[in-house]
Amino acid sequence: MQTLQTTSLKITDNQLWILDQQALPQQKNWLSAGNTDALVGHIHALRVRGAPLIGLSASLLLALQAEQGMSRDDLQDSLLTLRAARPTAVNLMNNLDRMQEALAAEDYVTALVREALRLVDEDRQLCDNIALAGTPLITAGSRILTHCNTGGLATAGVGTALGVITRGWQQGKVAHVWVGETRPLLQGGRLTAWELSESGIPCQLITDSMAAALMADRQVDAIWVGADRIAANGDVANKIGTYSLAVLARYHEIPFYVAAPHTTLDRHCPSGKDIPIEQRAAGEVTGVAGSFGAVQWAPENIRVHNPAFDVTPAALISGWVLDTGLITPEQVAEGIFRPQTN
Ligand SMILES: CSC[C@H]1O[C@H](OP(=O)(O)O)[C@H](O)[C@@H]1O
Repeated sequence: MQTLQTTSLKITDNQLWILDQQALPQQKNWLSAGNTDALVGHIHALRVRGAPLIGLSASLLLALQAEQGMSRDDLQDSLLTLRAARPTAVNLMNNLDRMQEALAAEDYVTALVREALRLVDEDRQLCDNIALAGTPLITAGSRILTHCNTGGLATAGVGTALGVITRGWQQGKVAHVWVGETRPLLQGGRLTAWELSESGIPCQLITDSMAAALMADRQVDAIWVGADRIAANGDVANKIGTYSLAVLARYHEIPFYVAAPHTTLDRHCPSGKDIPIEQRAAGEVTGVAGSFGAVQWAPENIRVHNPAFDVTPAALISGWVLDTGLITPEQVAEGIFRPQTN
């Protein structure tokens, strides 16, 4: 397969490499994702993370495995194993549905490689189109709060919500970005803070608990977040903490936008109640672990609740900014996200 490079994925010498997002920003370690179990391990540990990127990494590995002579049956097993790596972000399932179709082709090797590369190119273009749709919604001088990480690290392109913010800054419309650190895995404090700093975009890091006071002090003009799955009624699953920001935004009358590619839509998921929410290990909450080692602050054997995502009801969302354009609450209420009846 041709060499390929995104911010956090690359293919060289027919090998898939991933940028370890758990080690960033202190260390920029490229790790091999040479087989199904290795990639599943990287995805589950969030060394590979971000709804679009998870789907792209799985698709690229399958294509490489096909090129390297893996049998159709073993490719099918690999696809099913990859599909179960994380349950919430629907991009993984949607991408692998496309790869499943390619696997059915007579020349499935060519079909898998072609589809995996198409998905990467498509995601790059979707990110650009999301930014095109989103930047007109940014008023000049905006101070924008964002949560988790939705930049180039999480996609094949400029990002989703952070792509809108980045392009809005390039257009001179973003005055400041408030970066929610995003406990427990700190995607905001580590990854978004790094991406914005690298871009020279003015920002300040805050703890998640500081967001309410900033809004009360009228320091936030808009909130932009990503999505892991958008249900047919417009409910959105996103990183834990998103729902509380949406409630605060409504109370403080601050616009709350969700930015995502259409590949994050799940038209067959009736509502947020039907979205599977990934439950994660206690150790992520009782302490912290990274390339520096590990520290635990909570008592031994304390019981922990650690859902990786929450659901924001459509009623709290000002707009869904997709690659196809801005979708309004009225359009969602009319069923624009429901299954298309031809
Ligand atoms: C464009 S990434 C979308 C989404 O994925 C992140 O979750 P995770 O870091 O667990 O992969 C976060 O919810 C982002 O908003």
